[in-house]
Amino acid sequence: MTRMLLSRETLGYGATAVLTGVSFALAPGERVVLLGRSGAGKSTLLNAVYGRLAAQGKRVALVPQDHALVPQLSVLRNALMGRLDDHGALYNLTNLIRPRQADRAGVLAILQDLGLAPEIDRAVEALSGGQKQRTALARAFWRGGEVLVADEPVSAVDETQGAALLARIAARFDRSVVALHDVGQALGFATRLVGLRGGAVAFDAAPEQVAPAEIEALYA
Ligand SMILES: Nc1ncnc2c1ncn2[C@@H]1O[C@H](COP(=O)(O)OP(=O)(O)OP(=O)(O)O)[C@@H](O)[C@H]1O
Repeated sequence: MTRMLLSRETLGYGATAVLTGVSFALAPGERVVLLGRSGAGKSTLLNAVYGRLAAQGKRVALVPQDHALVPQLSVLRNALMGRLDDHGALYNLTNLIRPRQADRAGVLAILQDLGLAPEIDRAVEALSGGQKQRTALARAFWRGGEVLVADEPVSAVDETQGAALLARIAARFDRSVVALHDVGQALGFATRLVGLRGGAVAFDAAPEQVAPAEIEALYA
């Protein structure tokens, strides 16, 4: 049985509730897309789901909305940070100073998959927005695990590239929970859509069970 991650909970900040009555579970093979206008609570729900999965001991890869990259460091070194908690401090320190060949080769294969291989040794601060976003995805892919939690992970790339990246996500992670603002991309990727509106979950169902009008109402 799939364990509930959230059960009729209120999520928010301090005394301010953002979402109330939220229940959420994540079954094997599910790709959940969160939809809703800006400020609806997508990041809030993602953060709560991430926290609960981690508390259950699941290996979760995270792509935060602001990417949380170290600008002065190279794409390679930022990607390597996806596995910092697999190793001790000495390994991490020496690997950041002089990355081990096997780790470099592993990251390079991921960067090739993401069309970012030529940038491997460039500092992140010198990259375009889309390249930075793909670096954050590379760090998540290098981390790997059962679940990806990602906040607008393809917002800075064009539609075609975004669809290709979402296909890579689907291939690499058994389960994912992703906030997207492009409804077309969401429909192409999701096995389940969660719509947020008015401080609550407006729908949580397979895409074919959600009427276009219900999706439009999220943004009205
Ligand atoms: N750290 C925080 N402290 C207090 N309030 C916050 C914090 N983060 C978000 N909020 C508030 O919570 C509400 C939901 O924000 P959230 O970031 O979850 O929305 P979102 O749907 O992800 O929006 P966007 O699409 O713009 O990223 C907003 O009103 C926001 O101002």
